[in-house]
Amino acid sequence: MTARTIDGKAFAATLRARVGDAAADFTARAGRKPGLAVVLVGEDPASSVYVRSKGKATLAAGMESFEHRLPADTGEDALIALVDRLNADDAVDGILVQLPLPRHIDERAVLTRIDPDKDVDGFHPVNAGRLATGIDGLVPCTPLGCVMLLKDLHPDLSGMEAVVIGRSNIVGKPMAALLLKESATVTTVHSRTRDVAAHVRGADIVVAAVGIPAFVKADWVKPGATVIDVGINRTDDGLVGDVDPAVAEVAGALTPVPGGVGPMTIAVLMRNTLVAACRRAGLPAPAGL
Ligand SMILES: NC(=O)C1=CN([C@@H]2O[C@H](COP(=O)(O)OP(=O)(O)OC[C@H]3O[C@@H](n4cnc5c(N)ncnc54)[C@H](OP(=O)(O)O)[C@@H]3O)[C@@H](O)[C@H]2O)C=CC1
Ligand SMILES: Nc1nc(=O)c2c([nH]1)NC[C@@H]1CN(c3ccc(C(=O)N[C@@H](CCC(=O)O)C(=O)O)cc3)C=[N+]21
Ligand SMILES: [Mg+2]
Repeated sequence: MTARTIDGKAFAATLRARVGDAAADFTARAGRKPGLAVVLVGEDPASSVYVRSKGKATLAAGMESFEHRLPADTGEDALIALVDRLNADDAVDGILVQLPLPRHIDERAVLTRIDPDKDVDGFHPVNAGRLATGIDGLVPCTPLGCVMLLKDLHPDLSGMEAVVIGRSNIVGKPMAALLLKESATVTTVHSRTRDVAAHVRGADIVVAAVGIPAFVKADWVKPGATVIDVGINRTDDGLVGDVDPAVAEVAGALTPVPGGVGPMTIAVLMRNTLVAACRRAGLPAPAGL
């Protein structure tokens, strides 16, 4: 069997177009465009590329883009002062501080300073708490994008066995919370798990967010399972995911890298910005986003 390829790039394009329509609507009602501020500290080449593509997607969706590029030696105080200004700026609906930050800056101090209602990354502990307890908030882009792809294929995830590999605050944990909200039976495995393969073998849905090329092996995967590859690993062979290419011979459906989860992350960022703008302006959240 050869797995169906889940076309994240095409799904993301459709989502971005819907966000664009809703953004035009917002602009007509609110008398201003939704605005996203992206902050980059330093010149990491990969981060620079992401920030540029976020800016392009923001403009293409008919939203205002505010880019702040700060030198690598920017102090934590100066970065926090910028976050405070963006929190107070009514033209800014969403704030994203690109990670990783330089080592001399405490990431937690910066992320917890962002107004939770402008936290379009969904990384603030208030938003993590809302997600964990079932209160509407802003949800991390990558896991939300994964759930959108999964629900497109399996409209009802309830009762499905899902295994999430990885427990980071930005991918693994919110991913597990979202799958639980969809009533899947969720197992999270990590570096201290005794037998990762044994857990994966029982899964109808596998989400790999590990950061190790070809980590998930074909003989771990239940025939016909749906596999979501979140990994973004730059190797001598180019950009690869966390899933061994041989998994395509066993799985029922698989996201490619590139062209799978990555484009969804950016499209959901646009969606979150629009949702934040509507909530801040007291407008109803557009249906179907
Ligand atoms: N496509 C996209 O839009 C995005 C992609 N990514 C990519 O997703 C991947 C994961 O990112 P992120 O969550 O930030 O990474 P982290 O490094 O923060 O987390 C990796 C997780 O994998 C676990 N892990 C590491 N080694 C093993 C092992 N041998 N067996 C089982 N579990 C293991 C770790 O366990 P432990 O906690 O015990 O250390 C940890 O929970 C990366 O490749 C990253 O580049 C990330 C964000 C967005
Ligand atoms: N505050 C913050 N929020 C983030 O959401 C965030 C971050 N920091 N730091 C870095 C990670 C990583 N990330 C990706 C976004 C898009 C692609 C993406 O579009 N990938 C393309 C390929 C791009 C390429 O070729 O390099 C794809 O998979 O097809 C990948 C990874 C967001 N992150
Ligand atoms: Mg740091």
